[in-house]
Formats: sequence, structure tokens, C-alpha cells
Amino acid sequence: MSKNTNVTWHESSLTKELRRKQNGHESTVLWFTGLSGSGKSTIANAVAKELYNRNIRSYVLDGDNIRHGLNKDLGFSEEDRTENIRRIGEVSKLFVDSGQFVLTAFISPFRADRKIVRDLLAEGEFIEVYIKCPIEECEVRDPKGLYDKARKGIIKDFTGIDSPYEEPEQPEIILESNRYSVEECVEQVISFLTAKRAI
Ligand SMILES: Nc1ncnc2c1ncn2[C@@H]1O[C@H](COP(=O)(O)OS(=O)(=O)O)[C@@H](OP(=O)(O)O)[C@H]1O
Ligand SMILES: Nc1ncnc2c1ncn2[C@@H]1O[C@H](COP(=O)(O)OP(=O)(O)O)[C@@H](O)[C@H]1O
Repeated sequence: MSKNTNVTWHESSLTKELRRKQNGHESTVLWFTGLSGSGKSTIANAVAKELYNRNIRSYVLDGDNIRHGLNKDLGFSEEDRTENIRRIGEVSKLFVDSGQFVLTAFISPFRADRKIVRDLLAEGEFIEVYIKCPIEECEVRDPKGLYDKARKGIIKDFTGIDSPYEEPEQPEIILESNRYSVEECVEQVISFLTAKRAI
């Protein structure tokens, strides 16, 4: 619901297409989703590094980092997670407009929220990357000790424990991070972008 009534959209003569042409590549969102510890940050940053090595402009938006700044007013209730993803969807759209790839690493547990972001973008601009990893494996990895705290009841509403995660139904890419190495997962993403002629 918008509170703004007296605002007018200002068109820019520098279009998304011109910015893409200058950069020499497409711009899309690579929307990484998955449980905590599934590998979203690790793989998103590794893909960004590979893109950088190929002179392709990209930027990573990471849940933990964004919650230190832009979204530090949000917690982990359903409403706050939805608002978190809504804002990141809008920011992602700006990155796409600027002619860059944006890699987002948010649990984004709700299908409806991810669909809202998909619908915000043009056809083909939203690439959903599902990091599929069994919760048992995420719990063994537990890179931040959060599963341990959640099991002990120190953290409430923890995704996969006492807060739901809705698996993507038709993601563009599935990365099984318990079966393939980080390098193999990166290769899978790069192959997808190459086949799409996005890079
Ligand atoms: N209750 C609860 N549930 C899930 N995660 C929690 C929680 N509390 C803190 N954390 C830490 O916050 C990171 C997830 O933030 P996100 O912005 O990605 O979450 S969400 O998309 O809004 O659901 C998540 O980061 P990742 O482990 O990288 O996924 C955790 O470090
Ligand atoms: N194939 C893999 N892909 C991604 N991460 C992996 C893989 N195998 C092991 N890991 C480890 O799993 C952990 C994933 O943590 P992280 O990237 O922070 O996940 P998330 O951002 O989803 O919470 C890291 O410690 C990483 O080294």
C-alpha cells in the first residue's frame, strides 16, 4: 500500500538497454534461496568472483549484511521476512536497471514473496537458484552455531526448525550443495548464463 499520492515517475534518457550495451552483457537477478547454512553466501560470492574475472559487473546482496543496515529494523516474524524480501526485490530491480547482475543471498522462505519479486521484473530477469541441501547437512555445517541455539530454544522462529521453508517449485537452477563442490555449483550457474547468452 503506497502512502504517496503526489509523486510522479521521472523517465531517464539513459535506459537499461543503453547501460547493458555499455557493459557488454545482460543484467539479471540471480536469486539464491535455501536454508541457513545451505551455501547461499558461499556460492553467490564465488559466482560474483568468477563474473568479476570475466569483466562482468555484479553485486552481492547478503541477508546477514543487509540486516546490519538497510533492513536493521526487521526481525524474523513472517511479516518482517516478507518486508525484507519486498525491499530486496525493489533494490534488485534497481541493480538490473543499472545494467549489472545482482546476486541475492536470502533464505526467502516464502513462495509468495519470491513470486512477488519475480513479477516485479521483466521476463527472464529473475533467475531463481535453489540451493538444495538437506537440513541434516546444514545442521552439521552450522557455520554460525545458529542451529545449535535454535535446538536449545535460545533462538525462536528459526527456519527449518520452528519456522517454515517453502521449496521452490520451478526454479531455473537447482544446486545440490551436499553433492557438488562450490566450484561445480559455480560452473553450473556460469553454464546457465552462457546458454542464455546473458554473459
Ligand atoms: N530466526 C532465524 N531464522 C533464520 N535465520 C536467522 C534467524 N535469526 C538469525 N538468522 C540469521 O539471519 C540470516 C537470514 O536472514 P535473511 O534475511 O536471509 O532471512 S529471510 O529471507 O528474511 O527469511 C541467516 O543467515 P544465513 O545463515 O546466511 O541464511 C542467519 O544468520
Ligand atoms: N558445495 C558447497 N556449496 C556451498 N557451501 C558449502 C559447500 N560444501 C560445504 N560448504 C560449506 O557450507 C557452509 C555454507 O555457509 P553459507 O555460505 O554461510 O550458507 P548460507 O549463506 O546459506 O547460510 C560454508 O561453511 C561452506 O564452506
